[in-house]
Amino acid sequence: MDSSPFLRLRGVVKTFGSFTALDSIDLDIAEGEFFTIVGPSGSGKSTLIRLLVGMDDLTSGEIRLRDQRIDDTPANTRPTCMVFQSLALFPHMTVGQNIEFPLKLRKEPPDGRKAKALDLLDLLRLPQSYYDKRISQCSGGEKQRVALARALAFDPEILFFDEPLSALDYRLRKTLEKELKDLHARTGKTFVYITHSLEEAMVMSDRIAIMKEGRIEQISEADEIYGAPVSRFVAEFMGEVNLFDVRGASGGAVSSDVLEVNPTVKLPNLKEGARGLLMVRPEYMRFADAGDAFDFTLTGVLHGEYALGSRIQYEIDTPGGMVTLENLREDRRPLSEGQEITLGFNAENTHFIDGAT
Ligand SMILES: Nc1ncnc2c1ncn2[C@@H]1O[C@H](COP(=O)(O)OP(=O)(O)OP(=O)(O)O)[C@@H](O)[C@H]1O
Repeated sequence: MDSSPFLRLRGVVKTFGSFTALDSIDLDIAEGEFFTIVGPSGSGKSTLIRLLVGMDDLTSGEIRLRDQRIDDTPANTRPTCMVFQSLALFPHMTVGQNIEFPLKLRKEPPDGRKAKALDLLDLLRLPQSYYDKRISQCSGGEKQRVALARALAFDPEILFFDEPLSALDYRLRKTLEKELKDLHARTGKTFVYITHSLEEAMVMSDRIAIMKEGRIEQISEADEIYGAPVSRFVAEFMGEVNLFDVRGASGGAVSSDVLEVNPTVKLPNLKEGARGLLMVRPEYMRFADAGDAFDFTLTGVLHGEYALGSRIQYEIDTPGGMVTLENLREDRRPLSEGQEITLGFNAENTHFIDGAT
């Protein structure tokens, strides 16, 4: 991956009347990157994509592609392309005619067009016999693949995706997530993707930006954003999480009103007097049995048990709030609601969020 700035946003602002939908966005996306923007509804994801593809004007700021300003270039001459959530295929045409549409616009000769369309069918792992099939006879997943083939026929510098999988059922979505990641690797194109779904973002992306109220809260690789969120918002957005108020005591020691802390435990980035949240994901929370030694323990009562396919989630009501522990199904325990339970976890599986409350 080339790390020089490929797509660069500086101070991008978008207002609608007195409402600020995007508030001074700075962003660098590298060439060939799979970059995903996640955030709750209304955080500004679609607005940002609309500015990037030229469907809407910036209020202020600039967008550069290979150091050239593109924010005042009309959408149809930007070297980009978008895969719409609603597909926007021509239903009365064949698969081949749909894929060839951009090539026809570019006035490529028919033989060359067909050869390219067949190559794109191969790339998207659709049988070449689909060339003559009508769009209306394709399944939802096949239509998505045709839409992607057509987008690739534009040969864009960047492909933008606005929640392309959100309308599909779970199994198909899971298949297409992997196919998209694979397609990204095979084409080497820059993919900019927006989604509500943390899981989708985690499976596919090189880096993820989390948006909140028109601002970017954190940009990092998926693992880091999951394991080392900068705020309560990011921690909670990136899946189930347990958060405990802690304070820094002398020499990196940890002080807490709700956790029993092994006095020898030190957190390297916890300064004396600092306050914040100690995060531990449910998969690192353990049942503390007699004789077990943990850096942190707390006791509560079992509130509920939930089967999540291959995993089991337990909710335990503790003085520090509801705590979630996740086990593999094979490690399921015979527990009953209301039973007293001691939980434990270790410092190496925690992350301290400085200043967060
Ligand atoms: N044309 C518009 N006029 C006024 N407000 C708008 C307009 N477009 C978007 N907004 C507002 O800007 C904010 C961001 O909207 P946007 O569609 O970018 O959010 P989003 O993160 O994509 O949400 P979702 O996930 O629900 O699609 C919202 O509060 C929305 O109501």
